[in-house]
Amino acid sequence: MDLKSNHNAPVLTDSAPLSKSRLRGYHHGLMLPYSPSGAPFSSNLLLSIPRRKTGVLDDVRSCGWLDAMKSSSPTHKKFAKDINHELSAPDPEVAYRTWLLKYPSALASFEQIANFAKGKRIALFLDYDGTLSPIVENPDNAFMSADMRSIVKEVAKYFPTAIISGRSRDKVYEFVGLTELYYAGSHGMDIMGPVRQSVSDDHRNCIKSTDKQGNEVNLFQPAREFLPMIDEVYSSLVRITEDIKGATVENNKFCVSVHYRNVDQDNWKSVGERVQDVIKKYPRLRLTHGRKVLEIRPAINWDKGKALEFLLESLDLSNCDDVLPIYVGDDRTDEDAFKVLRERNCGYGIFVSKSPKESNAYYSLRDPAEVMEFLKSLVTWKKSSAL
Ligand SMILES: O=P(O)(O)OC[C@H]1O[C@H](O[C@H]2O[C@H](CO)[C@@H](O)[C@H](O)[C@H]2O)[C@H](O)[C@@H](O)[C@@H]1O
Repeated sequence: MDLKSNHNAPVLTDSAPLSKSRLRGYHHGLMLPYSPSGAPFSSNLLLSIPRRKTGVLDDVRSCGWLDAMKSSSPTHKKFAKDINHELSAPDPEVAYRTWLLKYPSALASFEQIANFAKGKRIALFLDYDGTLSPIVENPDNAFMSADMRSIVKEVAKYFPTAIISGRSRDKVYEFVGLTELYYAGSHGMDIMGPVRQSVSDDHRNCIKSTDKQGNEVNLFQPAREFLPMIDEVYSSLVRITEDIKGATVENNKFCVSVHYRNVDQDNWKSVGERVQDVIKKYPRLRLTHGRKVLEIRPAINWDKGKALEFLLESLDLSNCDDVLPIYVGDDRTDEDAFKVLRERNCGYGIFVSKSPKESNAYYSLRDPAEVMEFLKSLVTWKKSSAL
C-alpha cells in the first residue's frame, strides 16, 4: 500500500495487493483495506470478490465478504481450530502458549520492559473498547470499571497518557471521564492535544480551540470536510437497517459503525449487502471491519498510527532516544499504531487478545483485567524508581 501525505491534506494514492504474509496475518478476519480514490473498495478485495465494471463490489454473497464478517471476533473454538491447524498444536491452551512465544505477555516481561524504559520517558497510548472496557453486546453499555478509571488516572500522573479510539471523541471522553488525558476519537480523525505552534503550522487542519475546562488546545480534524457526508450516510444506514433485528448504527462523528453482533447470523449477509448498497454511492468513503462491526470512514491517509505520530509530535515526545511509547490495543485498527512503533523501532505495541492472532505488536495481554495489572505495575515501578 503506497500512501502519501502532503501533511496538509492526506491523500490516498494506491493500494498494493495483499502479500501472502499479510493474508496470513489477517486470515482470522480480513480488514477491508484502503480503497483507491474513486472506488469504494481496494483492488485487494479482488482476490476474493468479483466487481462490476464500475468498480463496485458485485457479489456480496462471495465467501470472502461473508467470511470476513463471520471471522471478526470469532468464537474461541474457531481461533483454536485455525491456529491448531497452523501450528499443529493439540489444544487451545497449548496454541495460546505457543503464540505467547511470539508475543510474550507484557506482565511476564515487565522487567524487560522496565529495563528498556530506563532513562527514558514512557508515553502511554490506550485504545478504549476491548482494552480498557470489556467487549459487551450493547456499545452504549461499554463502561470501564471504577478500578480501571482510578488506575488510568494514577498512571497519567506519571506518564503522558492518551486514549485513541474508534468512538467519537465526546463519547469516549464521556466513558473515561478523566481530564488529565489526551483524547483522539474517530480512529484518530479527531484529536485534541496541547497547543504547539510547530504542529499547527505543519498541519493545515489544526485549529486552536478550548477544552471543557476552558484551556487552550489544538484541535486536529483532517476529515472535517466529510462531516455532512458522514451525517448523510449515517441517516441512510439507520433507515436501511431498521428492519434488521439487532442491527445498530453508531455515529462516531467522522465515521459510522454498523454493529451486527446482535443480529442473527442468517441476516449478516443482508447487513453487508445493505451497507454496500449505501456506500457504493460514496466513492470517497471506505469500509473497514472491526469486532462484529462494519466501519464506514473517509478514504484519507489517516489512521490510529498517524494519530499516534501526531500526538508524539504535539507532546514533544518524538525523540526515540529519550522516549519509550507504549501502545495498548485489541483491534485491527490498532495494528496501524503497532506498525508505526515497529517501523520507527521505537516503543512497543501490546496486543490485547485471548486468542492467537497475527499482530505487529511485540507483547500481549489477555484482556482488560491484565491491562489493569500492567498499568498498576507501571505505577509501582515508577514510584519505586523515584525513591
Ligand atoms: O477503537 P476502539 O475504542 O476499540 O473502538 C472500536 C469500536 O468499539 C466499539 O465497538 C466494539 O465494542 C462494543 C462494546 O463492547 C461491541 O458491542 C462491538 O461489537 C465492538 O465492535 C464501538 O461501538 C465502535 O463504534 C468502535 O468503532
